[in-house]
Amino acid sequence: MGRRKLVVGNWKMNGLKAQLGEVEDIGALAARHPAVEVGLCLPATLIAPAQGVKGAAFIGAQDCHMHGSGAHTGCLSAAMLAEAGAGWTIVGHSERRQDQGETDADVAAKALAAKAAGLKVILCVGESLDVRDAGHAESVVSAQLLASLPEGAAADWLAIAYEPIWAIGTGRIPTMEAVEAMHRALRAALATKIGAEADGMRILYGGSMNGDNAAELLAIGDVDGGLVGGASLTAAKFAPVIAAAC
Ligand SMILES: O=C[C@H](O)COP(=O)(O)O
Repeated sequence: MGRRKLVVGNWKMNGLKAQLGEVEDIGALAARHPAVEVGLCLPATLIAPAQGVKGAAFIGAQDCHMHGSGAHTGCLSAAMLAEAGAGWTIVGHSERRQDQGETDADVAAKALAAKAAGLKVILCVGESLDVRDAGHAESVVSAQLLASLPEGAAADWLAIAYEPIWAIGTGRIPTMEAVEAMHRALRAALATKIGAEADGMRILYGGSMNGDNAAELLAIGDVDGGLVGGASLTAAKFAPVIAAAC
């Protein structure tokens, strides 16, 4: 076991250079909590400017293209993001699966492209409210994870984020029992494909995690960190989430 907690802010389409002070303050928070690996997945435009202020936090991207170069107007390759200073990238966030129609195969290809460029990867999965209400969440999300999992998945470059779609930005979260059951199911699903490597792979929870609920969520055995949206946009809001991971 011995999985180091990983707490990552996803700023989504938020943040201008005026917010670099928050990045600096979060970098300083990361330095004060060395037991936790702290990062910020910023808009691509802030990745390079953040390098001078990131402190002990890593800077990541929110997506990358599955190809290394070519005629893909408006897209960014993993190598471009790495050159700008990203050390990680998210792939397969539900907002991209929905808004850009990304498939499980696309997500797996993006993860491999990121790895080839030297990026570590957070691969997101999660169920809709309909699936949750129908009682199929664990089987559906486990299947989504296995279909999105890249070849050679290993704990030293890949983490999973379980994000129930209905919990993102809504202030609603599953019961602690439901989170525990899902994370246990996902680790078991991973083990069917990567064997003992699954024990070391970090599985984050995401969806309305904040300073009020982080301690309880992060105390669950198979919850190895958080992928945090709204509560990562300022150091003041993010600080209690990071502290809860210690
Ligand atoms: O990637 C982060 C998640 O989508 C969670 O967002 P949220 O914390 O604003 O609910």
